[in-house]
Amino acid sequence: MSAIRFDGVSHRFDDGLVVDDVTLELTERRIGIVGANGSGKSTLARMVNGLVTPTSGTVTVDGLDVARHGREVRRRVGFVFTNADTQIVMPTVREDVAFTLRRHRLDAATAAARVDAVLDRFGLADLADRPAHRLSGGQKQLLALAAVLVGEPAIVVADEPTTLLDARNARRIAEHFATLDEQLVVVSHQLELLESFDRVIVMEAGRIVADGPPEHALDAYRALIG
Ligand SMILES: Nc1ncnc2c1ncn2[C@@H]1O[C@H](COP(=O)(O)OP(=O)(O)OP(=O)(O)O)[C@@H](O)[C@H]1O
Repeated sequence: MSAIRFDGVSHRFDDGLVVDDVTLELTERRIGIVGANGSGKSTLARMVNGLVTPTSGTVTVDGLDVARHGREVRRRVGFVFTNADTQIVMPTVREDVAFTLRRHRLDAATAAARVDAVLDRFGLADLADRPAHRLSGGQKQLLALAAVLVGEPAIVVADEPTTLLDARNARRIAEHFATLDEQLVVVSHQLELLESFDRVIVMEAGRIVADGPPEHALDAYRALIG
């Protein structure tokens, strides 16, 4: 597994400190982040691939400082957004997945084979030539995950990937998560998604207030939110 390190990391937006002096080393395979609205989870998750840079402190992925080696880090860290629409950039499903590989210097046949394999794996092969924006919400989230995984990242960070999905599609995403070889960091309010994870981090007002196996950390969170 990769090592994600936060060293004395804070982040301040105009209206205040949202991540407050966090030091963490994440080496587990599946890591969940929970916390009340506004506790700083998304900001923390976004720092793993440089979408947000710390106001102070450093974030490293396998020793690479995210603030200084953004491009290299983004090759290793794929990011799945809550709303897949914000992530779909190309007209068709196949083109959207292929777009991830545009800078991978692969020959056309290798790239096409990788795209086909990932479409197959996510049950999207029959939809490959459909307009991506006309997929259902669940299919779009699968497409977003496929478009990230085709780049073969070592780490996938997903920010509330099931929030906009119905229960069936949320379960499908959870099932796909269970089969991933990649290291996974998931921000979620759906606690059952994190019950089988290796480690859960609980945030409150920008700080880590509980951290450990899900059976302990999720209980601590439930107690915190009453
Ligand atoms: N780009 C921004 N500019 C200013 N303030 C921001 C920005 N992004 C987030 N914030 C503020 O930072 C705080 C933490 O936001 P963040 O999205 O990290 O919380 P969160 O725990 O993920 O919340 P939620 O569960 O609601 O998604 C919030 O008060 C939010 O309003």
